[in-house]
Amino acid sequence: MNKLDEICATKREEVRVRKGLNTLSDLERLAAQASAPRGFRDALEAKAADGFGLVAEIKKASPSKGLIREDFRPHQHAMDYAAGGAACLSVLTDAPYFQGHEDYLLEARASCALPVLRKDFMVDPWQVAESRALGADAILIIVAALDDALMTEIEAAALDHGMDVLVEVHDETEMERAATRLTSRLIGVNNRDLKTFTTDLATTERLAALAPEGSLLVGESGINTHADCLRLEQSGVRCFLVGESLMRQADVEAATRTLLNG
Ligand SMILES: O=C(O)c1ccccc1NCC(=O)[C@H](O)[C@H](O)COP(=O)(O)O
Repeated sequence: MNKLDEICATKREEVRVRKGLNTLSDLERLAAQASAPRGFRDALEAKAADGFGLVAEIKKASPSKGLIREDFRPHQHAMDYAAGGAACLSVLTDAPYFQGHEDYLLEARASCALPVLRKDFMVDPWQVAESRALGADAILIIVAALDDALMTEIEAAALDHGMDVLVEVHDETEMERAATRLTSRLIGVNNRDLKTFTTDLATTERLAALAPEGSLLVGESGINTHADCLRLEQSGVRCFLVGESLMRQADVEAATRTLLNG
């Protein structure tokens, strides 16, 4: 079993238990009371029109690297990312593999005006209502993790809630499935191979040209420097999702500014 399959199997079990604690109708009621979604795609597009659009990730740990940041403070990181010029935030909420938590999303979103992606492994439409109830403005669909029917259902639930969907692909087949089965045109190309954990920016370079018409592309993972952003810009990619390289810096605000502006 590869790591993604393992994470998704764990997530399905977690969701089964959580569903017993919160019914869909409870969550729908909370989602209806949540503050209106902040436009995630719009915010990225606006920044990318005049520079680079950054989705800055609040990431404590990962399966590939273990603990990334000891003094983990979502409230402070959110403010630093916003002050440094990020367009949006991504907050990992998965606990078993990323040491994430739903509270980190609540904390980060309350600390700034940026739209927030709930970065988790969506395996059930129930999680979409849960995400909106938490205040998330966007969710992630990992094409490799879902069959066509389920990813379509999860996308429809997110769109019904007024949320944006970041559709993540890693190869040509997944790009084709995203183009033909989904309507969201916010496409993230993950440079990380989830079987080996190696990252290669050439993945974004290779797949960028295959994105469906009207897509806003986001290069994800393994982006460390302004030079990396300039490299991907050559392939028409002006938006980036960056976690580890920013989270490892003492001065997150300055590092964000340097990543974006050189
Ligand atoms: O980060 C990992 O090790 C990882 C392992 C297995 C599945 C997903 C994983 N990461 C999720 C992400 O998408 C990244 O956190 C995100 O793209 C940022 O990547 P990076 O800038 O390299 O931290």
